[in-house]
Amino acid sequence: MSERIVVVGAALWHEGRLLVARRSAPAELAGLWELPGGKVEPGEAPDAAVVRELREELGVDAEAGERVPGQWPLRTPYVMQVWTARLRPGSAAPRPLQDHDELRWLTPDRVWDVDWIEHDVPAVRDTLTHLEARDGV
Ligand SMILES: Nc1nc2c([nH]c(=O)n2[C@H]2C[C@H](O)[C@@H](COP(=O)(O)OP(=O)(O)OP(=O)(O)O)O2)c(=O)[nH]1
Repeated sequence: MSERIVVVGAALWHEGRLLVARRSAPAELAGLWELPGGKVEPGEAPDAAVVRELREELGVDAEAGERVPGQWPLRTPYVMQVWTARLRPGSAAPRPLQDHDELRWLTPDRVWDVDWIEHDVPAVRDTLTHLEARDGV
């Protein structure tokens, strides 16, 4: 049986906007948009992976909130789980340090203006529904 590898995606939410990131690699995903994040390392808690990936990829000091219910298959063997996240007071602004070449803060009504990785669409849709229920956005 093949092993599933959990990829955490961060729904980094700030003042009514979601941080979305454009991948710069690999070639088949370059130019497509995603939630920042990455693979959970062996023995690592998923919410700790969210904080680590946000620090490595965007240079921010973030904290993970709750997990968005559900999980979504990506390319085999990956499966994505999404966690809400927010910037801690005093954090630097996000910069595309690794894996990305552009970042945008989008209001929910603009989220579908960018070209998402196809596998992300259901995850992002459910994440917005979750944030809407939580915060009334
Ligand atoms: N981070 C992230 N990865 C996604 C998303 N959608 C999607 O299909 N993926 C895929 C791309 C990659 O094949 C895999 C995650 O890889 P990654 O390159 O972000 O992970 P990582 O930071 O741990 O990478 P590395 O250490 O192996 O370089 O999941 C998404 O929304 N966010």
